[in-house]
Amino acid sequence: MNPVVLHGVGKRYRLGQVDIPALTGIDLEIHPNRFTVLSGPSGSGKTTLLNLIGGIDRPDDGRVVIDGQDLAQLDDDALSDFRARRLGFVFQNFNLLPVLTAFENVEYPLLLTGAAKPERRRRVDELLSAVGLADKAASRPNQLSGGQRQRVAIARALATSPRLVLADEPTANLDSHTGAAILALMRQMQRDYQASFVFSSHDPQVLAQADDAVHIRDGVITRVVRNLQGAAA
Ligand SMILES: Nc1ncnc2c1ncn2[C@@H]1O[C@H](COP(=O)(O)OP(=O)(O)OP(=O)(O)O)[C@@H](O)[C@H]1O
Repeated sequence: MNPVVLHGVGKRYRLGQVDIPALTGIDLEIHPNRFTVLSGPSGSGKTTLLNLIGGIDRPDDGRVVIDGQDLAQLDDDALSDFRARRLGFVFQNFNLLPVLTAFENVEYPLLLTGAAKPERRRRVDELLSAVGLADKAASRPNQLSGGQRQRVAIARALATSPRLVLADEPTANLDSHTGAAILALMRQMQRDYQASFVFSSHDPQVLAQADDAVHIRDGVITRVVRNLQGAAA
């Protein structure tokens, strides 16, 4: 099953008396277990599209079907629950909770979904090791570098074993060396954890790692290119 299916999706923002179209007539299928990049210039609609896929916002037109679930059929509480259980998010500003340690930040989504303590400990230990931060479990975000914070965020995104991880400009606040390391880690985690990753980015480094690229301009999809890595799975 394709993790993301969009039919005729449109979104407008109201500014005073005028409607600004942010996305128009979006038809898109994102294939499973791939690294898909939403690429386009600033203001083209990447973040808006990612927010609709992630159920953070709702479309004005069309249907958004994630992991087989039509999001329009969920009320706000059910949508929050769906997000917590079935999706992982990585943000450009990391969005870690500053008062929690790295361990607790990764544990947090597991608390929300009611996982038992031994299961939480096992999962958090495994993920912190996988992102190379086993020795930083007790550190708070302000004791970590930007790259380390993003590693914690990646571990947190995978905590509930989502099939779909959404990342909004995940390298935007990192220098290019750290950004490359974070991308390589995401690539590895995508393969190891058999998740589909969807990024918004205008960073050429991100595009270079993509399996599939969706090009957006002025709120419409101009081109979808698949299999950028040649014989990718
Ligand atoms: N909350 C909002 N209110 C009004 N207009 C908005 C809002 N959010 C986005 N827009 C407009 O919608 C369009 C798409 O914005 P969006 O943020 O999705 O683009 P983007 O491709 O992610 O840009 P960037 O790369 O700069 O983040 C732009 O014209 C933007 O000005």
